Amino acid sequence: MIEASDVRKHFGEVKALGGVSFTARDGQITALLGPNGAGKTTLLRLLVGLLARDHGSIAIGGVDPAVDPMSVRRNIGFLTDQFGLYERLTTREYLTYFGELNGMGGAALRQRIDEVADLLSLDDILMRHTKGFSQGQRIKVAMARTLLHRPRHLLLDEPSRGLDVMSTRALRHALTVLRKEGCCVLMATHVMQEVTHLCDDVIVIAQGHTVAQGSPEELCRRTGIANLEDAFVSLVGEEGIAA
Ligand SMILES: Nc1ncnc2c1ncn2[C@@H]1O[C@H](COP(=O)(O)OP(=O)(O)OP(=O)(O)O)[C@@H](O)[C@H]1O
Repeated sequence: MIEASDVRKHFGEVKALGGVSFTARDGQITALLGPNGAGKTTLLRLLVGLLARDHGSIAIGGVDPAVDPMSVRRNIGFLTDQFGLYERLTTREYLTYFGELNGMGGAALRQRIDEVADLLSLDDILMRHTKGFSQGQRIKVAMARTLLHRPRHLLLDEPSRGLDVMSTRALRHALTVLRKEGCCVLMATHVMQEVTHLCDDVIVIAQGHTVAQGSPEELCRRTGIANLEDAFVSLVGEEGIAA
């Protein structure tokens, strides 16, 4: 479970987060929805302990990343917009390297690489050097690295950007498998179709504040609007007026 309460963060004069609170549950895919600049990436970076918060509390599986960052890192997979591929390595070599960094090795690691390659349809790029990979290929390799050590918590920053239809389906299938295994998935996205079809719960943030949390159906009911995209615009608009 991922819990945040009144989390705030400033960058100098810029208020990136002014008070974000939510709970993302195990065995659920939770969407983090918000306009550009709402604070989604900042929130994810605070949750994984890459940034220090100014105020509030955070617990990842009950552990505060500011208190025990190593324990939190062992239990999370974080997909950022910085893929950090090593171009001289093949995909398999790259995944082997990261698996070994996570204490994996031998036949178990080889088997796990085969599993994630299968889950994300990586077979055609597994033996290729990552140099020159397309955006979609790069994100799939980064996603494989994120899943390799079977993290209990997955934090994904726009995981489907740049993916073609088949790769998007492979990613969605992978996420539903992880949900079934009890993983807690928190995913920043702008793709409403993805939220409607995949996500159990939605956190809406605008201007650094939590505006609403609920299932896609609940958000539609609450706003009296049948379509999630229009409900989202209505919720974000209300915050804009309130701010
Ligand atoms: N290192 C930084 N220094 C200064 N301002 C920052 C920094 N990082 C983020 N911000 C600001 O904090 C606010 C939130 O940014 P953030 O990247 O978290 O938004 P986002 O919701 O992820 O946006 P997008 O949907 O465009 O990716 C923005 O106003 C951004 O300019």
